[in-house]
Amino acid sequence: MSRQQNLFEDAAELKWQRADREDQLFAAIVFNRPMETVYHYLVPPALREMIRPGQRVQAPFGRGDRPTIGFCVGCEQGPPEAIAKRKNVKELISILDREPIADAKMLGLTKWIAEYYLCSWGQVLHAVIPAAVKKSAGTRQVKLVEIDPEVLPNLEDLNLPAKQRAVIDVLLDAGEPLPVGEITQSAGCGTSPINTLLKKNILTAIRETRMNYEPPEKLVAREADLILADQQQAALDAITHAIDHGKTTKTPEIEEVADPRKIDHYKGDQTFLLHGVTGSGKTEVYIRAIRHAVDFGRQAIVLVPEISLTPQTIRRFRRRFDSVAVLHSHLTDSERHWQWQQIASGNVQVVVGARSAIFAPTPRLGLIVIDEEHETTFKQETVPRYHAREVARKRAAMEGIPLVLGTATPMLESWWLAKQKSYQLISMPKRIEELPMPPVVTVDTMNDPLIKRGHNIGRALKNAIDQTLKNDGQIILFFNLRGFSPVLWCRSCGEKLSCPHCDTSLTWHKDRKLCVCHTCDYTIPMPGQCPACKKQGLRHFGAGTQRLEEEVRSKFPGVTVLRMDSDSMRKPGSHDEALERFRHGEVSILLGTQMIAKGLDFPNVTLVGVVDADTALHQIDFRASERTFQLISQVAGRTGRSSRGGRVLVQTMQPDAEAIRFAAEHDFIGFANRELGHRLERKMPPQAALLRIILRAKDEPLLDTAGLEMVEELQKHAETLPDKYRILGPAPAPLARHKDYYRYQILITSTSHTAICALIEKCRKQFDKLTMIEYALDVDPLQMR
Ligand SMILES: Nc1ncnc2c1ncn2[C@@H]1O[C@H](COP(=O)(O)OP(=O)(O)OP(=O)(O)O)[C@@H](O)[C@H]1O
Ligand SMILES: [Zn+2]
Repeated sequence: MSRQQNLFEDAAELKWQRADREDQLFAAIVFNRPMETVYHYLVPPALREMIRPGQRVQAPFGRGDRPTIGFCVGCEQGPPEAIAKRKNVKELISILDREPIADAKMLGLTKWIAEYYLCSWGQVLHAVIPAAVKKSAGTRQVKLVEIDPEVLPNLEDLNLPAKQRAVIDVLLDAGEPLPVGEITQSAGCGTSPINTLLKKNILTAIRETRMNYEPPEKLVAREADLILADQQQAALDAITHAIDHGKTTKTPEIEEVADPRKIDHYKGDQTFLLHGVTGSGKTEVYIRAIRHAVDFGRQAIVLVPEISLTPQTIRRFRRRFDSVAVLHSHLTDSERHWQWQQIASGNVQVVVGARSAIFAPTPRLGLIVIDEEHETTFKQETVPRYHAREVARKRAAMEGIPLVLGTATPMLESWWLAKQKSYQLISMPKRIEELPMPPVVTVDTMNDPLIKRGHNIGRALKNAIDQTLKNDGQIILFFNLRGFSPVLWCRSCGEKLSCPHCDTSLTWHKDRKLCVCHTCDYTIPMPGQCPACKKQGLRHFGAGTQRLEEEVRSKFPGVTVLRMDSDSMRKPGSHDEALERFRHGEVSILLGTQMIAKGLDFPNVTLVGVVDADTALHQIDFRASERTFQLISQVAGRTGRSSRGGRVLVQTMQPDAEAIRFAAEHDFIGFANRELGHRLERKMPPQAALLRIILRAKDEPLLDTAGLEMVEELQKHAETLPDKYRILGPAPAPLARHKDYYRYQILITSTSHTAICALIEKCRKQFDKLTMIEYALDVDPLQMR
């Protein structure tokens, strides 16, 4: 063969192949791997009619082309750009879901999350669709039999034996396909007549997926609407106006969300910041706004910080709506799958859940509410590290619906956006029935004789408790440290007992007789001798809730005390039970961690004691002051909620700290203005965008080198970009060692999220070459440890 002829033949074949490929179907697939790439596969003819975006598929992937599960995110006729030149395109192996488990909206939303939070689309999809849904938990395949529709008109012409005739009659009576077992029972026969009819093609068999789970019937006493106070009515009017406005404008098509930077252009005119003081009646506003949306045949999602801590709120929703789905962490797989299906089919009016409920597959969403929007639990601390509020903003914008963020202590991020008019601010400055805010007194513990002697309850607080008990009032004592004492040390050598895997000291848990690491849960019994010098006599130092409980019991003998922290509330339902006992007055003193600071609404609580306001202040975190302000304001808000009144005592060594001073005055705006000033000075959020890179490795020198390389790379590219950047680190993270890994951090601030993305895009390839270490990108980080 001459060379020329050879060339000619190649060209001809290529042309012919190309024409063929124009007809072929290609699927875009993303995998649960930390890679941004979307891969394209050829859809074999057998799967052509079945494949749809949102289904999971199996495709050859990675070394050795191992069958790997991925999500189909799109289908295209003819080869897509990315692979147009490639000769051999791999084929899909199989499709795993009959129906898509992510709809177009979910695909759009997850794509946006991947882009905004700098992670992979495949990872996001994998994370946000519950495992119970992926494995169709609680379903079974049933075989049903029906009369072949073609035979139906000629049934009378068939001369069938009696048993077969009986089978036909049963099916005719039912008028719908039936399971074999049901037919044999009704017709009083065995399976053989059915099999014969199937063979004769008079009957046909079909398969159907059925749910095993049947929810127990729950009867809930209904409750009438309250008459709204003026400020509640005004808040409601603002929100319903937005809903009505959204109703007339067509729900927008799910736009391409290719550009995550769109977040910077949010009009935000439909995001409301409902700033209402504690006890101002925010929940009633949510309920009435949701009712408005439900009346238009729409659904609502309500996010709460932690489901187990909000039994009161959930009950209120259940009493006011026909169908409320509560998504909590104790659902079995079957229940979760059932709930998901119910929500997807539009049978649920209100979905209440923690952060992941923002992904509930409501078909016609009308409103999203986030209660206590300042809470840190709305941020996920593993990949994808999303904040439910940002996802809610995006979802609300995509669906053209309002978002309501409610709190007494807005996060500065939200307050800033309200000041910028990106959010519409609604204020409810008064408590229900114009009840006054409780007076807050700060007690300087430096001068307290009891505290000096090692007590946790100082003289003023003790007197206040005595008096409250005398008046039959109830008391909440807030102390944000669990365990008996946070430090164990050796009297002889002064060494502290530390976790061998982390950079933390072990906390003594007297109830379980164990020393526990609060970051990795490592536990040991109390050692008989000091591990360092081998002498006897370890001492514990400082106090946690368990020690406080002992002190309260000994100071107030005969008084019922209840401790609420994550140790005493392990069992599902124990919060609810504890709070009910408190509500019914069986308990006089409720003490605990931040668990008791949220949302509780008990009219008889006339004293709140903050045992140590300083614990949160000492965290290495630029939000330490903000957190302290929030905690004190929230816990103070638990009292004075009825005409019985109430007061608050705050024990602190820093009565002049801004967070404490402003919280004592119930002055959020004063605090926010002051704190915004500090943030501006320090070029920290909310006026700057922040990215935290966390690096970890088991070898510290290696980590140090990798950190320096990363910073060098960042600096090199930062100089070439138009925006200004500040790059801090590498430095050991506040939690410098965790589970045997050393941890370093790099902080990057700039004017916008867009600017930060641009910089990371430039460095990403180089970062990924650092294979000896692991790194994580945390966009808008909340946890700084
Ligand atoms: N219009 C009303 N008339 C009478 N009582 C009301 C009204 N609205 C709310 N309440 C009652 O006032 C109390 C406080 O309301 P709610 O718990 O909604 O306050 P909140 O603003 O969410 O407070 P917090 O931020 O402290 O959780 C509840 O007992 C509620 O039933
Ligand atoms: Zn540990």
